[in-house]
Amino acid sequence: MRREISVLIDRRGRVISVSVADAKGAELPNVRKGETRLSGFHLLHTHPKGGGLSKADLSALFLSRLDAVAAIEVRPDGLPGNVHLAHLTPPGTVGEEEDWRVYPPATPSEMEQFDLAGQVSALEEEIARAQRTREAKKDRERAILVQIDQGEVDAEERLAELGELARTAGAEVVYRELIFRRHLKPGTLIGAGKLEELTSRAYHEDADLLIFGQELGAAQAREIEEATGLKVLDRTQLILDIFALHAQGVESRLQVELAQLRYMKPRLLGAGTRLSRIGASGGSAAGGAIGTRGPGETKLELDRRRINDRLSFLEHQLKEVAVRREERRKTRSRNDVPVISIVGYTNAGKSTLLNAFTHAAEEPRKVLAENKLFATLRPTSRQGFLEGIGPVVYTDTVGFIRDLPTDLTRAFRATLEEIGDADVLLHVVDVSAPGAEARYAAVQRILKDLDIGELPSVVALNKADQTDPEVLEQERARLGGVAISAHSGEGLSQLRHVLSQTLEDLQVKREDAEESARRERENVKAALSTPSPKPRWAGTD
Ligand SMILES: Nc1nc2c(ncn2[C@@H]2O[C@H](COP(=O)(O)OP(=O)(O)OP(=O)(O)O)[C@@H](O)[C@H]2O)c(=O)[nH]1
Ligand SMILES: [Mg+2]
Repeated sequence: MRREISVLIDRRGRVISVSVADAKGAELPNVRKGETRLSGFHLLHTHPKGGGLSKADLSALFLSRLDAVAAIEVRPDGLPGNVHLAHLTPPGTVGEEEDWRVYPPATPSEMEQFDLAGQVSALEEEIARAQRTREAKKDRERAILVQIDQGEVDAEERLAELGELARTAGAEVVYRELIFRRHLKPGTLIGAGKLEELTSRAYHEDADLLIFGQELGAAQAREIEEATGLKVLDRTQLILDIFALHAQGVESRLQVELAQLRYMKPRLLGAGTRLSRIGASGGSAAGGAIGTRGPGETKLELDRRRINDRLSFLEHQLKEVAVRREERRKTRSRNDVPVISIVGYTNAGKSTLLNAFTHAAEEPRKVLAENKLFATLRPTSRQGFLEGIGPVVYTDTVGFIRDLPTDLTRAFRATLEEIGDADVLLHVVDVSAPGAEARYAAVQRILKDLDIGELPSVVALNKADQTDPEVLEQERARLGGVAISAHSGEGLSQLRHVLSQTLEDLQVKREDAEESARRERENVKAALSTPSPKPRWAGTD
């Protein structure tokens, strides 16, 4: 026929399928990709034009986890010529560049001497052993990070931030890549070739999680998952997952679950069996696999039928909480103690600063500050004292992040809006990490979205202790504010001074406003009480 013929045979030599096609077009077993066991099938096909195994042959071998792939050259007289054979190499093979081992061409009779079955079972044995030792060692999900660079200036930073998010979620990052793509491919964003590369990477690094820095549509996530066999998450899911891990208290739990369900809903519809697989790939991190954790004890409810019920239940509950909160808010009278809200990007050091300001180092009053993103989810208030002002209240708030998922902003809106009750915002910026200005701008944008961008604010350039003095000077010139270290206490007294000053100015302004309002009222009163000539139409008697 002078066409390529492919035959798929199982380990007992039975023919499973025959196709007139090359390895790429051949009917291949429907294996669960990403699985480390071999599929148990051997693909044998002809190369009528001669020549060794092609790239397509080898990627079929790899992606379908075939026992082996072989190409038989066809001589002009129609008899079999040289046979080219390859099988996979064990994962994590040191020093081996390729995912496969290609044997030198052999004649059919030499081939008969070759113990392929023995080779394959030895290979499988090795794969299983490597798997067992790794499983024993592995206590965190191993992840590969991908950030697509479309020419943004902060692509590197975004990748670094994605790494921090992944770490906070409990993943171990084994590989990260910034992939430049001016134009995104509609289905898989980065294209099939790149995905194949990443699949190979995952095989060798024993990674089971692929995390994208971009938001993925439901169909995209599914397509990438199908192509790689890996569990695929995007940045938003990662953030939601962290929120779920850290949520404490009734309101934050409701908020997080609501945000998760809203985001997951389109992803659950039509996902079919994929989800049972994700749910089942039990991660060992606390509370289940990354991407499936729910707030507190509850696991994210994956039953599609119940999502809508649950959504309306949560919305209702949250509304009730909001009403109660609003009542509390009204009863709190305005000219009580001045309130200073500490805002800023996540991990900037807000909680640490609150602790430093309120001498709350004593355990019971200390708020949680740690090197994790979104350590604080619930606003916390502590009383402090400012020279010249007297007692003040400091409020620690949820950290912000650029491109905050909209479902989260919506769910947390009530909590975030409470920041607006403050008299002064204290914006904490971590100047020790690159991209301080981008983070500062992201926070400003969110404040503006919340309609509280106009509140008087003071900037604190934190972590000055681990910042290059030159960089610190630059940032001070650009952002203004006071350089501090919440850790060492450096600059804190100056910051207090600036805060007092701002509050005093505010008081003066308020008094002025009150004074002029009072005068206005008096003018009106005076105008009303001035005896005016009797109107002519008044009674005549
Ligand atoms: N070197 C140094 N580290 C600091 C300083 N302030 C805070 N940190 C560290 O930064 C990390 C984050 O601090 P947190 O106070 O939890 O930050 P946060 O802004 O409350 O973060 P979230 O609540 O997660 O948004 C912790 O590991 C702190 O120890 C500082 O002045 N210098
Ligand atoms: Mg905090």
